[in-house]
Amino acid sequence: MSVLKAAQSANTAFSEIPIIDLKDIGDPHPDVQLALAKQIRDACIDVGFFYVKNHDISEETIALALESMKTYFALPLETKMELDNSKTSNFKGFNAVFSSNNDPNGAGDMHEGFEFGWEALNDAPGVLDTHHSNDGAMAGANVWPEVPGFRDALLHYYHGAVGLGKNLFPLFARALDLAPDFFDDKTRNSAALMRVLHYPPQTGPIDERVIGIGAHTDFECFTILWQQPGMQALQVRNTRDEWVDAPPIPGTLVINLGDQFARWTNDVFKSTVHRAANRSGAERYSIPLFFGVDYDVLLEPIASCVSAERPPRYEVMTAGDYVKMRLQATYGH
Ligand SMILES: O=C(O)CCC(=O)C(=O)O
Ligand SMILES: [Fe+2]
Repeated sequence: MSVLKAAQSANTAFSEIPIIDLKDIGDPHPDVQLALAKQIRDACIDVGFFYVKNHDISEETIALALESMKTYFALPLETKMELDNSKTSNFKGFNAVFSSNNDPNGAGDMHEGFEFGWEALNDAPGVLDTHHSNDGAMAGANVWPEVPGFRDALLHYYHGAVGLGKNLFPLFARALDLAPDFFDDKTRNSAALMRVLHYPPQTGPIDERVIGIGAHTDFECFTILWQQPGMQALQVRNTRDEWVDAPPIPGTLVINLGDQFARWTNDVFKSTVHRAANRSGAERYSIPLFFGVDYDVLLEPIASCVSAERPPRYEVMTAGDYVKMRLQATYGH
């Protein structure tokens, strides 16, 4: 069945989020790859969210990143504010609680975060290498706090997640009836932004407009999300406007599609609205990595997703201009 035909019979009133096992992702047999791509296609057309297991990022890498982010967020606010993202190019660095607002109807996001982009582990901190030569509107180096081991632990996780993302792109391509290498020349420079997030517990009367992260869609092709085990916070909205819980499942990561993929696929792939609220009574941490195409690449609709009945829905622009525009709207500067 063509991808457009499959999209016509989409079941977007989902009540649960599928789990996809990646254990055979390295098996080159076409039947194996097609079976995986079929699961991905269904998840992308119906839900826009899925879990992956056997994702190959080690528990140790995750534990080290978590330990480092806990140390970092425990620093005094004024120390963290030295690297406030309004002082850095392109929103790198720290954002304080309530400094972002993901939901235009909300009153601010009740989380603090730290953001950075591609950097080789062996380079000196904050060095821009050839990966960044075409970053255009998104050009700018990372900044790092003086927390021993922080950069190393986070970059280790970053490179693990980028490796996973690179392995997923061929499956997304197959799911769209494209050659598996379709995204290769569009993802050479790993335009992936990673954030570490800390959600203080919410106490007192509940105001729906003030939650951990307000209802939003992500900006890039897809997000790879690690969430703190044992704490329900993330929710995903289906087309019946029901919030479906996306609890952490041990040994898995969440993959959710973002608006770059909605643009590439003319909305065949769903960039699904989601939010998170920490009502657990304890601190919550999460790590999203937003994987987009290179910043100089034009977000043009893929031919298999356009027809006379489904003309292109979005204005074409570069990935860099698009991400920058969305970041400016989120942070208001
Ligand atoms: O913390 C979470 O579970 C979700 C984070 C998120 O949606 C985001 O950062 O875009
Ligand atoms: Fe998100």
